[in-house]
Amino acid sequence: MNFATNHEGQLTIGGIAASQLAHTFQTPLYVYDVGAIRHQIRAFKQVFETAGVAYAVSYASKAFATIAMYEVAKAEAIHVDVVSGGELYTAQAADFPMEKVSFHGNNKSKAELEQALDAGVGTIIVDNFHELDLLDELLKAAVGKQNVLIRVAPGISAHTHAYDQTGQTDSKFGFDLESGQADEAAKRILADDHLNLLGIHAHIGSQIFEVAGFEAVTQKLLAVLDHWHQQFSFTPKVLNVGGGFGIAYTKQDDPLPPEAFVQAIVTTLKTQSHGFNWPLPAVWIEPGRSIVGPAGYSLYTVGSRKDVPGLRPYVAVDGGMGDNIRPALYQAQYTAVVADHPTAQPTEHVHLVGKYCESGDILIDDAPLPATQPGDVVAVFDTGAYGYSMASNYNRNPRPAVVFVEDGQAQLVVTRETYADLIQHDQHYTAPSQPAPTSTATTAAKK
Ligand SMILES: Cc1ncc(COP(=O)(O)O)c(C=O)c1O
Ligand SMILES: N[C@@H](CCCC[NH3+])C(=O)O
Repeated sequence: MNFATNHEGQLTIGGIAASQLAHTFQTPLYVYDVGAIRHQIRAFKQVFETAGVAYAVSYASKAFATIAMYEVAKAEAIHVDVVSGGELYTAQAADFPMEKVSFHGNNKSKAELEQALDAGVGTIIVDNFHELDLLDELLKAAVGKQNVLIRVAPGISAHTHAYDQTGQTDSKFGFDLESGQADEAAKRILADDHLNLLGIHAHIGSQIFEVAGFEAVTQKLLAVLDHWHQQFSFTPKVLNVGGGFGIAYTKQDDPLPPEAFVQAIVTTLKTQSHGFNWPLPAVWIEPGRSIVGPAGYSLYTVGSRKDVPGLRPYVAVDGGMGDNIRPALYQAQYTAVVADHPTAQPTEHVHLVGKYCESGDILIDDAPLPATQPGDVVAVFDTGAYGYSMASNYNRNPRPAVVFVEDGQAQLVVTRETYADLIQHDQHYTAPSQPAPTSTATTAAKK
């Protein structure tokens, strides 16, 4: 794995020793190298700019949605997509420009759509007919038109974990293409006085390593847009191919650089649009993991150890499935080092486990590590996407703090939850003053 060290050989993040960050902010801790986030965003932009293709890089904020992250996205002048009223609320709190927000979701509630319309989000990515009914109702009295994209299930499934596949026909997301539902949606939107159809959207899945799926989806969506052009005299403005570009979590993973996926999409756009008598649409991409994943580190402190003769030892840290559910949920693999000796030769293979009351609370099932002592800081790499954003309070453990580091400066951007936070929504229970009927009385009454 690529990582930076200082002259003492310690792991550094954004110019600061990881163990120093752990000491200052305590563990478990999420740390982001903000320079790495900016670098990836700019690399995506560069591909489009070099190719001369109009574009939007729309950060899929479900990967990591905090006020500070929306502020970085704002400073980098990109778009974001949100999938809930809560993500939208966070973007609003960050004063993110609403015209650059796309609102996703397969079951947006009326209240969420109302919130999106009131906020003035740039684009609603319409997923189904129920949502169109809700929009009709909410926009009845509106002046002006709401921009929308139609999300389709393109019938292309990516080679990735089953839970990370979204583009296949048998999916809860988007209008079905083959049965004509997507055409029906286009017709309905084009006839609607309150909706302005910009184009089409599809997302084929997440943690994808091959460009073939993106080439296929680009080609397919272009064909659908051309069909809509012929059929409905519609001039498409936007072709949104979603996100899903894979990253390396272990030495065994060998993904292409994320920009290579964009290059393949742009090349397909150029080669497959010959003969269209409508101008090239802007290409929108929605990367989440590839922007924040490699920029994020989880820092833990080693505690107990269990040695069983003949078996792999268990080394426990002070976090686990509450701050990173991905190993338990997807059998996701990660790589860890001891923060002060990241290049030390491993001397043993251990189960790196958490502190949660579950046998499945395993962060890394087979972690090659040098000998560790209680108090050592362990860093797990590439945890920036779907780690903090999927964190829970299981076992009533407070969620970790999040620190942003850039140019040698560290800033706390999410404070660590306290025990008081954990009970803030709890209410005391007062039993009703009338005693409940006894079970014998209930049985008798039924007879
Ligand atoms: C519609 C949509 N766009 C973008 C993404 C981001 O995917 P990733 O984080 O893999 O880039 C997702 C998540 O898979 C998604 O569902
Ligand atoms: N949460 C998933 C990715 C799902 C993306 C949502 N469409 C992960 O951690 O890999």
